Amino acid sequence: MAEAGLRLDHVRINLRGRALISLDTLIRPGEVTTVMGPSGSGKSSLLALVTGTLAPEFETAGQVRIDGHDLSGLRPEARRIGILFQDHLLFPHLSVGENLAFGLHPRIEGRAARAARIGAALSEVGLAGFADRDPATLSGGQRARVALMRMLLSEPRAVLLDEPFSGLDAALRAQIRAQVLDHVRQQRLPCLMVTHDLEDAQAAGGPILRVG
Ligand SMILES: Nc1ncnc2c1ncn2[C@@H]1O[C@H](COP(=O)(O)OP(=O)(O)OP(=O)(O)O)[C@@H](O)[C@H]1O
Repeated sequence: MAEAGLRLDHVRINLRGRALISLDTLIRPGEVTTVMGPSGSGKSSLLALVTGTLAPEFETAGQVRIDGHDLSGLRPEARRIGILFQDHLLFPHLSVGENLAFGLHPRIEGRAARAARIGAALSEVGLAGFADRDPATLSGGQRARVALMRMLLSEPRAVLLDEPFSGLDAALRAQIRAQVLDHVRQQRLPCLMVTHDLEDAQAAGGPILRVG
């Protein structure tokens, strides 16, 4: 049977002959592994390797697999990796609902079914009735929740977190972090988180890998 989870199999990333990252690990479904390290140590590059968007000047070795399937031949959009960033990256010219529709898996067909799924996703994070809002009118925490649901609606096979809680104040940070981690665990998604914050790493409850 194929190994379940996100496998970084002897992954190495070098830049112009300089070793950046070297990792060998398995992240099981529902588990969050945290990567910590100084600025410039290659953490974002590691995430880019997983999503298939690493710039060609990086030299890489090893394999990334999800549930036993090697990702190397797949285009970024075919990899089905969900990612959350610090600045949430909602499309500013689209409403909240349209942002969520963008994430929604194409398997869900029909205007009514899609609207219902979006409404349910908003309710799940306490944002019922927000579909027509302009993202610019939301608070940081509300934007983070919309970004979380947009990511989950795409039905990813694995989740990457790139400092997604950094822009939030302490109380909100803990709340959003708990919400994101709960969803990842409930949906049994393997999750790789990059953070500078030890509290994030501890809250994740999984292995902490130090790089750099
Ligand atoms: N597109 C690129 N082309 C060339 N070099 C790059 C590119 N992107 C990043 N780098 C370099 O690669 C190295 C690793 O960068 P990376 O962003 O992965 O580090 P990081 O650990 O995520 O840093 P931070 O914590 O500051 O976000 C740095 O030296 C950076 O300058």
